[in-house]
Amino acid sequence: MIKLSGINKIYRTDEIETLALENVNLTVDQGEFVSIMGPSGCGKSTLLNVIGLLDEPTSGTIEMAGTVIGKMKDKQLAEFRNANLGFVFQSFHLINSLNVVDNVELPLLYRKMRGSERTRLAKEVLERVGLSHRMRHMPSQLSGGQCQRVAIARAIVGNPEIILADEPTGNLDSKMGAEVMELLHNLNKEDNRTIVMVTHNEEQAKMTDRIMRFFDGRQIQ
Ligand SMILES: Nc1ncnc2c1ncn2[C@@H]1O[C@H](COP(=O)(O)OP(=O)(O)OP(=O)(O)O)[C@@H](O)[C@H]1O
Repeated sequence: MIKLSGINKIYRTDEIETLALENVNLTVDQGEFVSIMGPSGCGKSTLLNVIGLLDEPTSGTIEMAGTVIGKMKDKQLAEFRNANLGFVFQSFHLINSLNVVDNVELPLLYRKMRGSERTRLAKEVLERVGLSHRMRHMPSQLSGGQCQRVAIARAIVGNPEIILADEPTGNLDSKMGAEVMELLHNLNKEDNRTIVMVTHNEEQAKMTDRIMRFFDGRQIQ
């Protein structure tokens, strides 16, 4: 479960203050698949970064996976993220100098796990996303849809309860986008993973359990 209470996020520079999130209160139940929609600049990515503990809110509280996230030190935050959250980004964020299986193993490097066990788990999730035949390929040798499936494999290899996806089909054509959406749906329905997805695509949003709409940093629906 994810629970945000009274979240405000203000970006301050020398000259201006931007209120990117204003009193956001939201709850996402465990196993729910929700989408976040709204016009450019309304705070969607900021919200996902706050939920993903990548960006600290200016005020408000966050509760997630049974833990109230208070003032955690960076190391604790990194450990919490590694154990509970999987990230999928629009532009994949794969490491180009590593092959597919090594990319997928990355989140496990931070855990004390033997190399053979890491590789076994990475192979398992690559099979799950239909890419076990591309394990030794480099990211540059894959299609966009395949890159995103590798990124999803990397997001789930550590078995996180929550997946955060920021426009996961934004760089894909409609066919590849549909494949990625189907994969996310399976991860939600079959594994009961909680998914929060930012999207500009109404059709895809309608396929999720609930749509949250934002405007100017506020939740409007
Ligand atoms: N690091 C930052 N410093 C200052 N202002 C920022 C920063 N990041 C975002 N903002 C501002 O906060 C607001 C929300 O930005 P955010 O990126 O969350 O919007 P978004 O809804 O994800 O937009 P898009 O759909 O275009 O990606 C915008 O007005 C933006 O200019």
